[in-house]
Amino acid sequence: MSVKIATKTQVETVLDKYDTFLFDCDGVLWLGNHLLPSVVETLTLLRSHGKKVIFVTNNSTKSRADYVHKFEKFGIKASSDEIFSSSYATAVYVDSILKLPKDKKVWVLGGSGIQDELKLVGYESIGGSDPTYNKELDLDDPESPIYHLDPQVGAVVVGLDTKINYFKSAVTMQYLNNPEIPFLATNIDSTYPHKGLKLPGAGTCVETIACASGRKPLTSCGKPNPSMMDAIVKAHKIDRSRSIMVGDRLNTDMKFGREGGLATLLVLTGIETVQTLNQLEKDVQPTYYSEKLGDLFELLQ
Ligand SMILES: O=C(O)[C@H](O)[C@H](O)COP(=O)(O)O
Ligand SMILES: [Mg+2]
Repeated sequence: MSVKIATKTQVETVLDKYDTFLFDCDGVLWLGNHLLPSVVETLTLLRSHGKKVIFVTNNSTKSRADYVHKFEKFGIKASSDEIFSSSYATAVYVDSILKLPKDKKVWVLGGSGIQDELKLVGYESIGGSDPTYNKELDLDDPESPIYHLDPQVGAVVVGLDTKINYFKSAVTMQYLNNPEIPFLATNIDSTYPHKGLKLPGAGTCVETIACASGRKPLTSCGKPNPSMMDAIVKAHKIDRSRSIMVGDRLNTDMKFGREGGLATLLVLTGIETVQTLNQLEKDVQPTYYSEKLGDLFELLQ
């Protein structure tokens, strides 16, 4: 049974037991441009207790550098090496696991974050945030990119694209008609939390393409992929038994933490509710839950 963090003593126990705190972002720290209550205070408190804080987000629309700016705007100090985004995880996968030759390009259905991270590891990408594709597919135009696929494309990456349309989906599908071209997903979240709303997540873009192409992604690079956890553990030399993953989603954040050997804390400011928590089998329940992350700070006062 998950323990609800509702007292000062429970917060003190959490502070005693864990040295490293991994934070999901959407639905834990913020909802879009709205910072959640007492988040800055909680992060400051953890840092003042000498805790290591790491941010792990499946939102691929931004690069790590974009996230540093977003944190800054909220008055939170975070460095690039403390941030692990699915955009970064995907670029690392293309480079280190897929070992795509550097003269190959990547077709992206997703945001500029993926393209920026790919560029940092040496890949040119096309599609993505290119405004050429923000219009209807014109099959009567012989110059349409749908008739002029780039022969240098060697991989397709699909992530959250808030400007997804038929044109981009159709071009993505043409590349995937070639079985030699690997299909990667940044992440598979079905929904995205935003101030009282649940919106379609990256998984819906991935499923659109999977349905049309009849192919499944080779892998999804973000949470709960254990490679992302291995990369974090290696980069920060963390002790899994003294680390805790804080998130708002069961099938990404909580699974990622639990299967990675970390304790888990579910917050109810994003996707999940007490009802979804109560439906869980005992062995997959988070270690703790709380109404919001900021309770860690507020309960200590
Ligand atoms: O659809 C997506 O990409 C996700 O819902 C979303 O952005 C997840 O971000 P996280 O909660 O991991 O910060
Ligand atoms: Mg989240």
